[in-house]
Amino acid sequence: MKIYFAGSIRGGRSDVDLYADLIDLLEEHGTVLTEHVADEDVEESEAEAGLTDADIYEQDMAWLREADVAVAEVTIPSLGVGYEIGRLVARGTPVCGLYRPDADHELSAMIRGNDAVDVLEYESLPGVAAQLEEFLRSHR
Ligand SMILES: O=c1[nH]c(=O)n([C@H]2C[C@H](O)[C@@H](COP(=O)(O)O)O2)cc1CO
Repeated sequence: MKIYFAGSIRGGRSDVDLYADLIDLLEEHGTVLTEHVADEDVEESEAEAGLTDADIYEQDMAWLREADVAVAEVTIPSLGVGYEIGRLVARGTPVCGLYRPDADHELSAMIRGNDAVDVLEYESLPGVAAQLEEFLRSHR
């Protein structure tokens, strides 16, 4: 199973360690196409590789088309993550959105109000792991 993981980059990086833990868990169930989202130096790495914003967009859209399923950590509001979710939903790709309710920002109605996004509210990764794994199993 190919998994698209989405998480904030330019929206803010304070959850980057959580993204790494989530990707480790997801890797037990399939191939994560977007491991770079958990790279602490993602933007520096992309710049060193000579990637323009257009290159990043094209590469991510190619991975998005390849994905069987998607998991998005939506606690930090991110334009890119919201855009990716919209494109995934339009393609009919199952999307799970992970949101921590104690966050500074209320989750957008465009995500929580969307039946096509399976929103899981949680406090810590161990507490949501079983539900996340059930989401993955149900779309295998
Ligand atoms: O450098 C990048 N590389 C990249 O893959 N993305 C994609 C993957 C993330 O799920 C999402 C983050 O969007 P944003 O940067 O607007 O928070 O966009 C976004 C950026 C920067 O916008």
